[in-house]
Amino acid sequence: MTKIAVLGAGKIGEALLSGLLSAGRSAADLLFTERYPQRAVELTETYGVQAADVATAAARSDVLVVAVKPQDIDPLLAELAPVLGDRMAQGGSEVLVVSLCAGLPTALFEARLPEKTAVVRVMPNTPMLVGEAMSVVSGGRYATEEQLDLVEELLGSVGRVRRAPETQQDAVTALSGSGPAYFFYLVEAMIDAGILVGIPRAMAAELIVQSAVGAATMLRGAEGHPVMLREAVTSPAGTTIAAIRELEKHGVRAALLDAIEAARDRSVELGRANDPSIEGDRTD
Ligand SMILES: NC(=O)C1=CN([C@@H]2O[C@H](COP(=O)(O)OP(=O)(O)OC[C@H]3O[C@@H](n4cnc5c(N)ncnc54)[C@H](O)[C@@H]3O)[C@@H](O)[C@H]2O)C=CC1
Ligand SMILES: O=C(O)[C@@H]1CCC=N1
Repeated sequence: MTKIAVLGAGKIGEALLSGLLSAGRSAADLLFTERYPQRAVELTETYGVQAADVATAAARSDVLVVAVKPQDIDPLLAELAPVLGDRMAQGGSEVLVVSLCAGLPTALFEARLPEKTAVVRVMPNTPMLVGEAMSVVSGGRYATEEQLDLVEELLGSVGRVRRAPETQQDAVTALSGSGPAYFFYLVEAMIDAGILVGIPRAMAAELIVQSAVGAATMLRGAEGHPVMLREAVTSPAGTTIAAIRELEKHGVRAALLDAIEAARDRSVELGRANDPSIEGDRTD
């Protein structure tokens, strides 16, 4: 079985570990590194996966999944590069580096790690925790077809996967990487609206969450026809159109367009901030 180490077990790192375990992978085939010892103890207690240092993780794993914040990438790569160099010098098998980091191009990893290190960039999302991730995969310069297949297989066990050119990854990050947050935000606001119109919070939450689950299930079946589904809810002179008029008046559609464009731009900026060839543009 492929041995996988997650470097940086925060929210998305934990979601990946949890998702892979739920999908039937053995804890013995997984490792993680974590900067905060207390966090490492909690994760081992919860999942039975062992924590390791970077050197051990790199020596024992076939796939290294980088899941630190883009702002924390420098020290991690500085630690990883010599370890991978030693592994290569000792004739060890090739390691595959999979980055989940928003904005960071595969070229950044290739420049900082030993020559010809295979790198795959992935943008997943947190529904990985429940086996419903949307992940988009792009190969770096040295990633082979077999390595891309392997990454697709790993992520396919925790949700859906698509392949895309790396040039689309900043847009993908804005759409599906951050996407769950937009839905959570909407649900939060709709529950508040329930309070406003006199429904107790717990009941408002139940009504809205079940409506979200039902709507998502219908959307999946409709394969990209949200307009038809919305029209079916919108009766002439009814309640829904009264609400839609307010949404349009308040520019919700335009706000979403701007929001997703801003997220795309921020992803580009995170990549630039970590590009050593660009001076004076660090954005932390
Ligand atoms: N949270 C999300 O929904 C998504 C996050 N991502 C990407 O995943 C990456 C991680 O994001 P989160 O999990 O949200 O952040 P986080 O802050 O929850 O997790 C990062 C973890 O890495 C650890 N860490 C930092 N430097 C380390 C080092 N040198 N060695 C070992 N551990 C180290 C931190 O202690 C922390 O637990 C980011 O690059 C983000 O862009 C991608 C898709 C979705
Ligand atoms: O907010 C972020 O930067 C990360 C990347 C995609 C989702 N969360």
